[in-house]
Amino acid sequence: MHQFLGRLVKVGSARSVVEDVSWPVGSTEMDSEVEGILGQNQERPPSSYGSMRSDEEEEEEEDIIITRAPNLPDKPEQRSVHSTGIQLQRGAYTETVFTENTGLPHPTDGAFIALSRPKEEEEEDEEEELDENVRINSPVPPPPIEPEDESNEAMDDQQQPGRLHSVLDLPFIFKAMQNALTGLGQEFYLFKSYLCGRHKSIFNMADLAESDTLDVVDKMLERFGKLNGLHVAIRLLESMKKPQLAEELKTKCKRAVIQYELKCCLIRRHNCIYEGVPRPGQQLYLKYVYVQPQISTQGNGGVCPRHSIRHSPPDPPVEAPRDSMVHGNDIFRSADGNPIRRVLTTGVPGIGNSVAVQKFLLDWAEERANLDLQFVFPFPFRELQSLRERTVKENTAISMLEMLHSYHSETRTMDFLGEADCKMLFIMDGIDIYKGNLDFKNTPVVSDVKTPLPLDSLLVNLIRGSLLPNTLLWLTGRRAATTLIPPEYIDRVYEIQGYSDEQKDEYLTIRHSDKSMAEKIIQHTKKSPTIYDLCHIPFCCWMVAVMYERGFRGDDDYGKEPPKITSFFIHYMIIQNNRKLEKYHGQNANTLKWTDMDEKFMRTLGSLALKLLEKNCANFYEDDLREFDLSVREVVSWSGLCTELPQSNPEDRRVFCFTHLSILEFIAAHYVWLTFRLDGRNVLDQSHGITKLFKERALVDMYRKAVDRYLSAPVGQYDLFLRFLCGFSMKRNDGLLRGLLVPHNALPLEGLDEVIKLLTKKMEGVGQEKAANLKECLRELENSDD
Ligand SMILES: Nc1ncnc2c1ncn2[C@@H]1O[C@H](COP(=O)(O)OP(=O)(O)OP(=O)(O)O)[C@@H](O)[C@H]1O
Repeated sequence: MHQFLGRLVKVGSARSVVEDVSWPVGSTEMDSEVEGILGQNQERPPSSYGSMRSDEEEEEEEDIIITRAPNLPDKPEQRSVHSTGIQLQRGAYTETVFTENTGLPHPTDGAFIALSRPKEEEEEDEEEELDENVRINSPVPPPPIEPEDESNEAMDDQQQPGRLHSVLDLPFIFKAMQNALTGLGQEFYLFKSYLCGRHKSIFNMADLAESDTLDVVDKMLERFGKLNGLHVAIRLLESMKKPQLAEELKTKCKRAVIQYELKCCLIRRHNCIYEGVPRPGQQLYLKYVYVQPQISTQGNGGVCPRHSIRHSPPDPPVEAPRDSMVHGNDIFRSADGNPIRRVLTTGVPGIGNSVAVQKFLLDWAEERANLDLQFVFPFPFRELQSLRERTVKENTAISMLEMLHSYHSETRTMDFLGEADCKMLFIMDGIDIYKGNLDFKNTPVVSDVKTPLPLDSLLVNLIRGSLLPNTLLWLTGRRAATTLIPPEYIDRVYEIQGYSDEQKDEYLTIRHSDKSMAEKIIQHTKKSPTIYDLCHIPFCCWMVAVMYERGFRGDDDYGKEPPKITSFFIHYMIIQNNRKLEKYHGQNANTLKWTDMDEKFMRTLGSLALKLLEKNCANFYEDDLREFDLSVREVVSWSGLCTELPQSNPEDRRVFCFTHLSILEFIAAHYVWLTFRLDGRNVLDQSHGITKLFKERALVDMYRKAVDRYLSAPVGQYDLFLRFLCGFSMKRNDGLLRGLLVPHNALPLEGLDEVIKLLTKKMEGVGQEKAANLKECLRELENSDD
């Protein structure tokens, strides 16, 4: 497991969200090692994006086909690239006979166009026919409705559930494509032959020989899907050297073209996930690991209230009521139909804010949800922070338009930006990363998207709604950081609650295609209620999935005993600190370096945790942080070990706690152990002056004090603490911290035999429960692989 940690700690390069996905072709030693875990049981994303084929070839042969397929099975999502999800029926026409007889799958859950026209109307103008007879049925979201009149449309677009803009719906695109093909005149046959040549698996000339423009458009939309069909038509017109027709079609369907480009880009960037600690080459398809977490409108902090040992833990967190849960795709939908413009999602570190954003983007881009949104643009705060650093360094300002163009080049031709009928969503993930000063009180109001502004002012104006007032906003972040935004600028707050027990099992089951392995991991994790409780945080579920799989693959005897808790918690602490260094202190993920500051921070946080444990408290306040000279930002926003609890009233003092009570117990034990390990000082010894000076600095003395506290504690607050304290002295665990908090050349710990004797002796004559815990303490000390 040590090796595993080495990898977790030292390697991995966080990938920029706006960077194009490119799959590494080479395989490093590390790749192959993790490949051992992942490669055997998961389909890895194809290497097509990094292949040697030219862009043109790829585009021609493998245009991303965006299909509308709302009711597809979730895991694995089986989608055929050729299943368009769009079906045309024109029963009375000769052209439709073909459509009906193609034998292509006609998914019932796709958008469905019924063109059933009475025979006597056949002679009528075809375009008018289309307008009158085309009906679109799309199960999610509710069917787009043809606006009755232009003036109503803008208002309706802001309501829930939404409707498609008329220029984005199928009849409009159908008609525009048909007009373009009609414009080809005699060269229409050439279009058909290009179509068959470029898309051999979908079209052949024999099928199209008799088809007219209506039929060809019908089939293209049916087989490619709406946006991709349009894209293919434009590409073919360009290839036929018909730039004017192509341009006209592009201009007419501008929104659809931009939407297509944006969706392709989002799918490329977001269909894979770098889980947990990102490592090069270790991405998986999101659909193979995603489990919808619980998201509540009435979150109370998102801290799991269960404790594996303490029946009445102090300051017990309140669980969110079951009926307050919403689906991740519905956060902009309100029951009363009132528009929700600004949404905030928050939660404890690792709870899945960024993954929720990724899933939302992918579902929109793949047309599974929120189809009424015309454009969805991610602006991760990680990128905004880099932009801020650059603009501050160069002393430059940036306008809203420039920012949009530089992150999303598709928007360069959006001359309708900011119009009331342009329903856009900006998603700004990870506000805790942003270090700017968002001064909502003093920032001047600016509403012109072309006015250059310092980034801080630009963001304030965007959130306030002075800039792009119709744009929906979704902000995410750790709760302590989100308090930067005044409540009046947030319409709805959601808290991600993480996984229920069923969801933990579901995650561990779907993540491993080897079902017997998944079952072994679930059973093994359940043997330690402490770890299983922590798995309500998806990040911890990921840790369990990776660590225990490695254990089972490496050792036949693995899993006979319950997992040890100390090594798991040490991994958690190290990973969180590494993430802090990378996310907030700007260190390179490949060369992370712990400094004296990290040691000082861990010690100070540990002394706060010990104080809380002694007072049997779980919550702490700003005064406590001041007493220990700690900052809210460092502890609550950045450490990954603590969180803020929501206040009932804005005037109430801010309340903080550890992400779980067991984390508090662990950090307290870590402080006691580290102080002894580095300074030979026993912080549990409260004797003073000369007596203390002459005390032997033996390991067993430190443990004796700890056992005494454990045995005399009235409410059992030292049970897990003692287990952790014992676990730290296990040789392997001691090794995990070398080079980080313990010097590489530190002498090995001496006196473990005496500690074992002490614990064994103390088991005599204490109650059954206490003895059982002491037995667990002894197990934590045993040097075994875990
Ligand atoms: N819904 C999910 N399905 C599967 N895995 C998830 C899910 N949510 C989170 N995870 C796992 O947890 C990890 C952390 O999630 P994410 O980065 O979204 O958390 P976060 O809330 O943004 O945390 P932080 O504030 O610490 O950055 C992911 O990399 C992934 O491995």
